[in-house]
Amino acid sequence: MSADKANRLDLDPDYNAELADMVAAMNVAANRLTPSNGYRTTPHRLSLSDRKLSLQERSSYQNGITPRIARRPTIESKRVSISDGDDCVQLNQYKLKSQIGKGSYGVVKLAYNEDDDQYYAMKLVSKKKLMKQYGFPRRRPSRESNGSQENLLKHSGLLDRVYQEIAILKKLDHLNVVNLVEVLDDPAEDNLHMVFELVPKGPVMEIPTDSPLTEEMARFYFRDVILGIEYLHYQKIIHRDIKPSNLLLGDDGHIKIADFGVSNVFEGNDALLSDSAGTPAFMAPETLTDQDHRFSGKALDIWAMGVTLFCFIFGRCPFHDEYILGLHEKIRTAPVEFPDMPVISDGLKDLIIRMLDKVPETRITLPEIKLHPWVMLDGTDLLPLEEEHCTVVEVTEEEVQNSVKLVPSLSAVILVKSMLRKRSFSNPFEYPSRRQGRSMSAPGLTV
Ligand SMILES: Nc1ncnc2c1ncn2[C@@H]1O[C@H](COP(=O)(O)OP(=O)(O)OP(=O)(O)O)[C@@H](O)[C@H]1O
Repeated sequence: MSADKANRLDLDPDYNAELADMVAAMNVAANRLTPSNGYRTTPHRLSLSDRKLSLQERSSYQNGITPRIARRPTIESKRVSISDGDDCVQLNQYKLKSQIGKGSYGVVKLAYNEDDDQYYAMKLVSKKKLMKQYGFPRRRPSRESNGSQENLLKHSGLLDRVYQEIAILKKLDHLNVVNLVEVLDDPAEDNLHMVFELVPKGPVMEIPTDSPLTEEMARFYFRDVILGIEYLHYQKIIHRDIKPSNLLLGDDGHIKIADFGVSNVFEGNDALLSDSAGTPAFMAPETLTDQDHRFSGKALDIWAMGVTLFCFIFGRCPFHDEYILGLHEKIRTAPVEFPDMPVISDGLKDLIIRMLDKVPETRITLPEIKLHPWVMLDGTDLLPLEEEHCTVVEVTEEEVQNSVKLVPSLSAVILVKSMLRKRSFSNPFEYPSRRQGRSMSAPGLTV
């Protein structure tokens, strides 16, 4: 600490007040880092009106997204003990209850975990059944393409698809993406069990429906989808099956993206794909041509988000036809037509049209969507920056506690504040060269 700063601390009441504010702000930040429910704070959208917030703080608070500690890794259990109880089947610590959903791979059941007294959603998949279905994929088969993960998956069976889905889910950790808690996969058993956090309200909407969402609700949910997809793209994953039935609604009123059964993992800035996958009415036009060409993966998710937003508002898809070839033709060539009712704002129309741009190169991008006036309510309701919600703080509880104990001295205040800003609990004033094992005479140290 410089002598100048030390003198100001003793003599200047304004500076002391500023310091008190800093410590208070640090305590707020430290509390946010301390997990209340394991690893994340409860989302809330109420504004913190009592003090002025910076733009970034405000956007983070309003979306309930704060620096958070990484979630517990997915548990993998290779031994499964199955017993028949009085009223239900028990798998290890889980008591299986009623069926809550059905997908094309298997059923989803409510499961009570005796260890932590919580309910989960358990997906049961028959490995034998999936292996038998090899060659008869549930979704459209891929067209020829060169090597890579895309090609590998194309030639693998449905069971490999499930293992790929598990591999993807294991690395995901975001408020708007469903969380895979445990995988029970005993080689001696036919069933593979995927235990998810329970997203109690199920799909955000069924389509078609005569009671779609209001524009306000659609915006609220769509903003969650934006953040979820931004996170997936940041993690180099193209979802490829965004649609209302894969958007589950939590008790907190927020959307969680589910179903990674046809997702692609990519390297670099974007996936270059050539196959068609997903749900026909949500497929982008560039995937439906006979020409052998490659297209951007991110732009496919944007198209599907556009179809989804249309569904939110009108309760049905923008392109529909009795026959699959007719549907493809409409997706490729027909303009988007908005029904007369409900009447929607020009801003929403503009966004849908730009997402459903048939030309992937000119289609609106995710960063542009985040800045669209309809999404951010003409600049009054900003979304958090990518780095604000896509990264997690990899620290232990002990490190958090220790950092808070450092508060009393001004140098510690500056130190911890800097740590919180950098979301790192290593000493930011330590010579970078020391950590890297190089010379101590690195330039640029200013404290
Ligand atoms: N974590 C969860 N919490 C609550 N319900 C869930 C959860 N996961 C799935 N479900 C319910 O189970 C249904 C089937 O989910 P699942 O992921 O097995 O199917 P799917 O793969 O999306 O189906 P499809 O293959 O037909 O698209 C969902 O539509 C939902 O209603």
